[in-house]
Amino acid sequence: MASLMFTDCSSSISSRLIHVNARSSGAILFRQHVGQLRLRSTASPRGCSLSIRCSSSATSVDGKAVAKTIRDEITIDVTRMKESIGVVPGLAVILVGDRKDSATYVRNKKKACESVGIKSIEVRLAEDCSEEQVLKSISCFNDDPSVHGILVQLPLPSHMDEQNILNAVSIEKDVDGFHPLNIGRLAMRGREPLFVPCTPKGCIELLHRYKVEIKGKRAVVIGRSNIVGMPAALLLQNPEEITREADIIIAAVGQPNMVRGSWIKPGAVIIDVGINPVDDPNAPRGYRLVGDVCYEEACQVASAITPVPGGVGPMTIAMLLSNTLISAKRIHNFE
Ligand SMILES: NC(=O)C1=CN([C@@H]2O[C@H](COP(=O)(O)OP(=O)(O)OC[C@H]3O[C@@H](n4cnc5c(N)ncnc54)[C@H](OP(=O)(O)O)[C@@H]3O)[C@@H](O)[C@H]2O)C=CC1
Ligand SMILES: Nc1nc(=O)c2c([nH]1)NC[C@@H]1CN(c3ccc(C(=O)N[C@@H](CCC(=O)O)C(=O)O)cc3)C=[N+]21
Repeated sequence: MASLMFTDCSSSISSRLIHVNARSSGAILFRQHVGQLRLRSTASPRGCSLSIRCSSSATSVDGKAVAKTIRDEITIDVTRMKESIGVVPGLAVILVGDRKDSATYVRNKKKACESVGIKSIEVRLAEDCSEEQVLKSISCFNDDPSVHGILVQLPLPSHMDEQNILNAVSIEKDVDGFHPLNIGRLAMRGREPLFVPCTPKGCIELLHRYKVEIKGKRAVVIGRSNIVGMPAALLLQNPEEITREADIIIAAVGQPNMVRGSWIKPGAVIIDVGINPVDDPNAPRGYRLVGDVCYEEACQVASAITPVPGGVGPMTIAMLLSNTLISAKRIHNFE
């Protein structure tokens, strides 16, 4: 799984950048929280710890701790729902092939479901199975009333049409928020998606819980994938310069340590989505995970930063649980 990449911040990558403008889906995600946020970039929620990996001023944003708080909140609701209407939220996960990283993610999602009382169902299909088989599983889960959320683990084997498969998931059960109708609604003003994709939702939730004001701030999203990046974002030429103007930076490029300390405006808040394995013979697994942002440099300049691991990753899973609960509540008309 590990790729040979730089293990420190010394390699620079010439790059392109996506700027969040007022019409991007990033801005629309932000819109949902505008008004609830207060400007206090140094504030941190209960239970937040300062990172011992970082001897400077930036608050280390503890995604692991916030995710735990959210799981506790979800557990209460799941229990209440079961006791009052006898419904247990259910999540179905479809895993195609045997990529080790995907298997690990799926296992973690399953464990997270168990920890909050959500029922999880897993379907494993062979790498060389047909697209029809995947579509058949999806269709079964679409019709199964005990399933409120359906997740097809990505990436899919290359012989499959990802769009075709994501289109097949019922939008009411699309807890990943990857169905084109849900993404389309997210990108449009005045239309609410049924689900917001878990990773961006987790990023915004972190800003929210750490009381970082979004309104009136300049934000930059680096990366433009369907999953994390911005459908309406603009491709720009000079990432360093624009990043330097940002008060909030969301990095989702999948390039280890690409964002250097010199790119960051003093006091900026950084959400690092990147999960990049780098070879490390001293690590138990032979590799370790680093983010897209050079953490050691960034924490000298930023006011708050999410570490990798322990930042956005646990939040993505917590948001998946949250979306599954939302789905069960919506389907059963439970407040
Ligand atoms: N923490 C979490 O919960 C999650 C973490 N991740 C991690 O986040 C990272 C991004 O994931 P994902 O969006 O799925 O990845 P993709 O590879 O699908 O997208 C990466 C995006 O970054 C752009 N990009 C790549 N290199 C550069 C560069 N040098 N300069 C500017 N833009 C660049 C690509 O541009 P182009 O469109 O031109 O190719 C693309 O839009 C990965 O490390 C992944 O492992 C992903 C999901 C969840
Ligand atoms: N349909 C689909 N939905 C996804 O949401 C989806 C996907 N496919 N494919 C892959 C990406 C990646 N992703 C992560 C989730 C959690 C962590 C996570 O919890 N990371 C831990 C570290 C884990 C470790 O140590 O290996 C952390 O950052 O602390 C990471 C990455 C979800 N994805």
